[in-house]
Amino acid sequence: MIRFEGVSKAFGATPALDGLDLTVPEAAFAVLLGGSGAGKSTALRTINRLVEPDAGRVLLRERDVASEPAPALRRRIGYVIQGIGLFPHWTVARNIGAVPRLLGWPAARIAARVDELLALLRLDPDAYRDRLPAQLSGGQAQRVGVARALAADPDILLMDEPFGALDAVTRQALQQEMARLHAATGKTILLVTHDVEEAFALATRIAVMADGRLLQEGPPRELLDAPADPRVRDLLDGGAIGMRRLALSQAATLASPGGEAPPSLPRIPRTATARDALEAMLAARAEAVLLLDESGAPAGVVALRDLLRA
Ligand SMILES: Nc1ncnc2c1ncn2[C@@H]1O[C@H](COP(=O)(O)OP(=O)(O)OP(=O)(O)O)[C@@H](O)[C@H]1O
Repeated sequence: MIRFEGVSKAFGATPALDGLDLTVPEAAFAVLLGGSGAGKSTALRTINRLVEPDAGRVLLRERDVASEPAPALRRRIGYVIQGIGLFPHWTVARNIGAVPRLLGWPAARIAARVDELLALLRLDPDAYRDRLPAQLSGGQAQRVGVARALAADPDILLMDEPFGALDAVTRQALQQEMARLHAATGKTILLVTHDVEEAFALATRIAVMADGRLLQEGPPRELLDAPADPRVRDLLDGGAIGMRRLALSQAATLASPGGEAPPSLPRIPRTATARDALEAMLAARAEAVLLLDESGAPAGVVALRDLLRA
């Protein structure tokens, strides 16, 4: 768990954080969302003490981060930034093994960990461990950055606009990778972005910031249904509240048994979202879709009007 208690920070006359109160629960994939200059990066950096607050405190698992020397603290915290900053003259393996080496792990354990992480990030260890960063695509380099941040099995992972420099397709692939990784590891992740789509694709909880303060925090659906502040509504809307709501709903929760569904209906997996269901209906110009379970057997029908209940 990460807790900000009344954290303030000014750079000269510019207030970046103004009494930030925020709790990030254990194992959450939390997204700090807000416009430029809202204070998101500054908030993130108070956790690993790249920024020291003027007032207030930051607790990591109930312990004040200021009570520990910064280098030791940082070894317990994974940190991924845009452009990652891999050491250019080090191989991928050496980059990933940097923190374990600092911690004095034996070489064999480091080598095994490097291969394990490359495989976790879907990079073939034999093909990639000896490459230099210049021999990687942007997306591959970012995967190596994530692997490096996870190397010493940190308590939490901080990510500051990690996919900002990537093209849309690579960004989406890495977002899916991070969602899978979060589910697989159960790590607490705090990710900063100004991209609302990214926030909704990843977050189990969203914290909306403006002017160095928290406007609202909660599960994505709660923010959509009950925005606590007009600025939250404006930020989340973008003309797409209805579509976002569909994307957060499972099609199966809206289905009826279907009985004798016409064979012409488009078919989608039972695990699809209500947004997927709408997309399938529009693509096929049909007024309903048939859900299929894992074995391909019919598992219910969702009609166009059912989507109004999402
Ligand atoms: N090292 C610094 N020196 C001076 N001013 C800073 C510094 N870091 C941040 N600021 C200022 O603090 C305010 C908050 O910045 P911060 O980077 O935390 O916002 P942000 O929400 O992450 O914005 P962005 O999405 O544009 O990165 C801004 O006005 C910024 O100019």
